Amino acid sequence: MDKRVLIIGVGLIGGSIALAIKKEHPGAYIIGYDLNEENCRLAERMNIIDECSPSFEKEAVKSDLIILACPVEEVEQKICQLAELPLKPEAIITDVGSTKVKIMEKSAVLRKKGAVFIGGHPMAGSHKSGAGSARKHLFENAFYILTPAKDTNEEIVCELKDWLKGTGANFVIMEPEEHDMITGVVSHLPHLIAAGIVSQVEKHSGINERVRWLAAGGFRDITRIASSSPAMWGDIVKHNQSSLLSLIDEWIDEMKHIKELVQSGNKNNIYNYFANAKKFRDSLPVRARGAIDAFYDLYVDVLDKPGVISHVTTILAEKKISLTNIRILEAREDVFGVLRLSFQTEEDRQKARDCLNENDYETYLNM
Ligand SMILES: NC(=O)C1=CN([C@@H]2O[C@H](COP(=O)(O)OP(=O)(O)OC[C@H]3O[C@@H](n4cnc5c(N)ncnc54)[C@H](O)[C@@H]3O)[C@@H](O)[C@H]2O)C=CC1
Ligand SMILES: O=C(O)C(=O)Cc1ccc(O)cc1
Repeated sequence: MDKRVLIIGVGLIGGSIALAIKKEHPGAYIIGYDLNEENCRLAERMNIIDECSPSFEKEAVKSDLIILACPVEEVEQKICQLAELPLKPEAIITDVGSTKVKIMEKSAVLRKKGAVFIGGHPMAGSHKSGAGSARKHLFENAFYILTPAKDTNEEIVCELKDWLKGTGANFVIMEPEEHDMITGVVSHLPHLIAAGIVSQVEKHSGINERVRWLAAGGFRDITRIASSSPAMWGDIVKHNQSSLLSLIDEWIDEMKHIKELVQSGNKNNIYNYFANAKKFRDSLPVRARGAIDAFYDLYVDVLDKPGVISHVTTILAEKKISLTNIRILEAREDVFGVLRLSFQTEEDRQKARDCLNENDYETYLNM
């Protein structure tokens, strides 16, 4: 008999996981449940899930795999609710939440009842949300962290990996504490800093409206993640409070050091600070994709004149490169606009970049 999968929270991540499961397990019947019914119906219409259910309780007791893909505080709540239900004894329950310590602690209630809970966190995503943004390639080559409890049978972990193999991700087993410290430093703290920078610019834009016009380029690059879901990030910050508090103290020390450098006016030391940051950043692996370029977007500077979009799309069509999306972003100056082209794969993006460059278009991977 075909297996049943229940996804609780059919947003960007839940929807992308559903698509990845369907790819490798076409016989699986995927049911979605979402507090936002409209979002769930959209997922059904887009064939991301087979069916949208109004009751997760009714579905959970029949499911072989249950994936909690809602914000992390809701994950905790759902774990408690699932623990009250007569789940199938062989069912696997997992989550995709960005924090792991509190979720693994909470999951003890499920394990006490004999159920299997394996924590999970696919380390890729985007600032976009909702089922409409789901992509089956979202997690390709990304790390997918699993945090099984100490007494979880290795065969069951392999079973979960098999369910998730369509993600194309690389699975890594980790302790929840190590997970929260690492994601704190590479993801959660940068998120707070991005929001902080935006907040500072907003204050300045209240004083001088030209600040808004000039907030482009590098500012947009390092603050893209500030456009993510505030509900999701509010939960993450609350969950990872203790790691974040110590990381914020370290960050304040780092800023003090930067202030001293600026105050000293010592060109050599300032140069070394930047050079060291560049050296480390340039050494970071690009093949093991992080979250940043999850949608294979390519930005193209275009002259703001009629016919330019059809020129770009004709160049791509001639090379048989499929576009998944095209959008005109705000004009940079009077004469320039920026097109954002989205592709299904890294290969398509690179091919597009090469042929656009050959046609004298300036392209960028980030904006
Ligand atoms: N956005 C990202 O890039 C990544 C997010 N995550 C984690 O994945 C989880 C989901 O995030 P996204 O898919 O980005 O958010 P999303 O906002 O796209 O989707 C979350 C969905 O959960 C639903 N939901 C909220 N509370 C619910 C509840 N009690 N019961 C049922 N549905 C509920 C919402 O209506 C929404 O449709 C979060 O825990 C987040 O920490 C993990 C990796 C990357
Ligand atoms: O948009 C981005 O680049 C992200 O950082 C996405 C992201 C958000 C939360 C995670 O737990 C993992 C990845």
